[in-house]
Amino acid sequence: MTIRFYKYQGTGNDFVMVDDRVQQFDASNHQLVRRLCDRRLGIGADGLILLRQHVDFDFEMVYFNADGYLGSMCGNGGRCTVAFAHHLRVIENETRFIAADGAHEAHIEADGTVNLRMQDVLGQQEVGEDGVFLNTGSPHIVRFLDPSRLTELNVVNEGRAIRYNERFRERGTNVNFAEIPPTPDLPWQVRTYERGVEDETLSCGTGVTAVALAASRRGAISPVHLRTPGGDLRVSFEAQPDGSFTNIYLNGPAVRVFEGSIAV
Ligand SMILES: N[C@@H](CCC[C@H](N)C(=O)O)C(=O)O
Repeated sequence: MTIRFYKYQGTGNDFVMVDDRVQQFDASNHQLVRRLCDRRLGIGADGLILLRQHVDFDFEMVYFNADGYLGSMCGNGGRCTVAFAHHLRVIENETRFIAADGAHEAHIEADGTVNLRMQDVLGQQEVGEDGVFLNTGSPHIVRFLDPSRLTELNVVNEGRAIRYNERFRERGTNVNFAEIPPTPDLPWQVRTYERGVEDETLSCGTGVTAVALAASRRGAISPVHLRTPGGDLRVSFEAQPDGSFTNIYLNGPAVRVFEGSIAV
């Protein structure tokens, strides 16, 4: 049997995309997903996404991490799925779709970037010894670093230590390290250790969203410009007096890289 796939990337966070409108892909086959995401034995990606039909929405996005298991929301993956849906002519430039954390709206801009509305983040942010913890569709720790500390940081070791500590061992968390810009006109630099990939990725959409919201408590003004090793993203939001954030949008590129078939 062969599987037809498309490969997409959003600021270097890369995904195998499968048009599964006919719902033939066995989502319980973790080994298959893991193999397709394997960079030596398969196609290679940080995650795999099925685009499925849904009665109430334009489509459903079903997201798996590279470990083969269903993940929570993926911001870069969401933007790439919107671009994929457009390529398949499932949508035009506006859409409403459903993902693991609920309904999302998105718009494809004239320059091809995808502006994706994220779920509101309600309540106060939790500040603890690991950093700031918040859920932007996926769980994230945000740890702020002083200028010039990020490049030399061993993100895999430091991120893994938090992801597998007593608090997070069972359910896991993604871990973001963010460098405070020396002047407000410069971007916030971010590097992320991703749960489910269990490695540093080039970018994480729910991660930069978490950084932007946590940074607003340190004076960052919407829209926040963030720079990941894979490219630049923008996050806009409205901060509410009770500590919640509403009207959150993640904006950035979503690029089709190649397509093909793989024997499985
Ligand atoms: N790369 C993603 C984040 C995906 C979620 C994550 N790995 C998890 O399940 O915890 C993004 O762009 O948001």
